[in-house]
Parts: sequence; structure tokens; C-alpha cells
Amino acid sequence: MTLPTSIHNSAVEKAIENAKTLSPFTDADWLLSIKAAAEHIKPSDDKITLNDVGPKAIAKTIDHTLLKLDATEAQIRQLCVEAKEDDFMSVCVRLPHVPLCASLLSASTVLIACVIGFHEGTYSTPTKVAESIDAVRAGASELDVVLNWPALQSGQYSSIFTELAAIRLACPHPTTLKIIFETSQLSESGILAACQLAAAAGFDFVKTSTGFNGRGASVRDVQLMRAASKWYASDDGVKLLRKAGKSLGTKVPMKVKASGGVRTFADAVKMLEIGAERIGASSGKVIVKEAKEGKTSSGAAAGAESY
Ligand SMILES: O=C[C@H](O)COP(=O)(O)O
Repeated sequence: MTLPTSIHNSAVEKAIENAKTLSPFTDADWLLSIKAAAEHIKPSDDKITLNDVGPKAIAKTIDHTLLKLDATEAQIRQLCVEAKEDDFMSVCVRLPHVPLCASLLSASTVLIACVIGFHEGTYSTPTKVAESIDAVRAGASELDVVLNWPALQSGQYSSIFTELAAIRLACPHPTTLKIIFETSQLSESGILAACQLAAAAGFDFVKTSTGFNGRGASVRDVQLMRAASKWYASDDGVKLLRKAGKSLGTKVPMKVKASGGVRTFADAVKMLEIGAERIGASSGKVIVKEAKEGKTSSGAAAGAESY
């Protein structure tokens, strides 16, 4: 599935060069813009009334996830069997497992999500763009890209924007792009900064956690990410993003994927009620089993709710 090296390299270089032309903003410009937006973003405690929390509906919110480095072929095969049985939204795996998943799931409606730059996020931009291209060519229709959060913490906003925009250019729609923040490692202002860069780069989802570092999804993270995503799709939000680049910004809000520590049906419902539209979980089977048993959120376990 890998492209010949010369074509591959030129696709990666082209995406990065083109991404660099999308915004003249310096790190200082991005910081000012992030601070200006923060004034307008107000997370809310409002809960959404969910129309359907039956097992089928719940399964279609779940990316059935197996990301252990030592996952075996047998475990990946089992993941795909389970994904077809319960009709999960996707399986979420590492790049080496994408071709096998593609062959096992070709006749099903289950999508393939591939993690990129997992789990540290600090791989070089060319490596992450190349991985993204390879994953799509191997059959992934969704990419869960780990933010270079250490770079974000040191204020390297321009390089992060370039990285995300290059991945978007290399993997246009219909590929769905999610950015994993690793929210446990970020302050609230860091989360807001990451939301702005993701919105500017045209990502489809913001996602809380890898499940490999610190606590998982928290209610507050999801509320903040949802509020920011909605604001960046508002008239004022799009106007602000257009100052960073004339082609940036869209009226379609990014969705929120809650991941990390979502272990029970109650955890999943809790996240959906506050606006998450996708759940990333290695406990998808348990969640659907509990949905079948009709366990309600009053039986909430620790996990996601406790953060
Ligand atoms: O992307 C999803 C996470 O890796 C899943 O984390 P989890 O094992 O805590 O469910």
C-alpha cells in the first residue's frame, strides 16, 4: 500500500509547502487571536436530551479501539469481529493494522480510523503527513492525529497550524480528521488554543485523550471543546479565523470525541449528554452490553464521570 518513495515524498512536501501559504500569522499573531476568541467562549452545563440510547444507537457513536503497541493479529481480528457484531461506528487501530481491518471490514458499514503520531504527538510534521497519506491509501477513512502538545505548550502555534493544515491538504474530505489534544496535559487556555488551530486547519473533530497519558476525558474538557467548536463556526468565529487566512474557517462546527476512561454505558451517556458526538473506547463491548441490559446513567461507574 505504500507509495513509491519519490511520489510519497513529493506529496508530503507539497502538502507542507501549500499549508505554509495559508496563513501569514506568526506565533505572536496566533496568541493574540486565541486570547481574543477566549473572551467569547463560554462552556455551558446544559444537557442534551438524547433521543435514542439503545444499543444500536450507542454502538454507532463508538470507535471500537485497540491501540496497544503489542496488539496481535488475533486481537485485531477479534476487534473486527466484535465491530461487525455490534455495528460500531469504526475500529480505531494503529497504521500497521489498517490493511487487515480493511480486508476484514470491506463488506460492512464499520469504518476504519487510524491513529497518527501516536501516542506522543511529537513526531516530525513530514512523518505525520506521510503516515496520514499511507493510512488513507491502506483503507482508513478517519484519522485520529495526536496534537504536538509539547510544541503547543511552548507557543509554537504556526508550526502546529502548518502541520494540521498539511494533513488536511494531503487528506481532504471525505477523510474525517480528528485531533487528539491529550487534555490531561493542557491547561484550559491550551485547550482553547488547540481548538482554534484545529478549526483554522479544517479538522472535523476535536478529541480529548489518547488513553495512554494521564486522566481520560472529563466533563469540563468536553464542555469547553464543544463551546469552542460552536463559537468558531459562528459568524464571529469564522470572521476571526479569516483574519488568520482568507480561506480559513467554516460554518460547520467541529464535533467532539470523548475518549480515555469511558468504560461504561453510564460514562458514555454522560459524555453524549454534554455534547460529545463520538466516543473512543477500548471498552466498547461492555458499553453496548450494558446498553442492551438497559443500565441507566444513575448506575454511573467512576471512569469518565469522576474527572
Ligand atoms: O482513543 C481512544 C483511547 O485510546 C481509548 O482509551 P481507553 O482505553 O481508556 O478506552
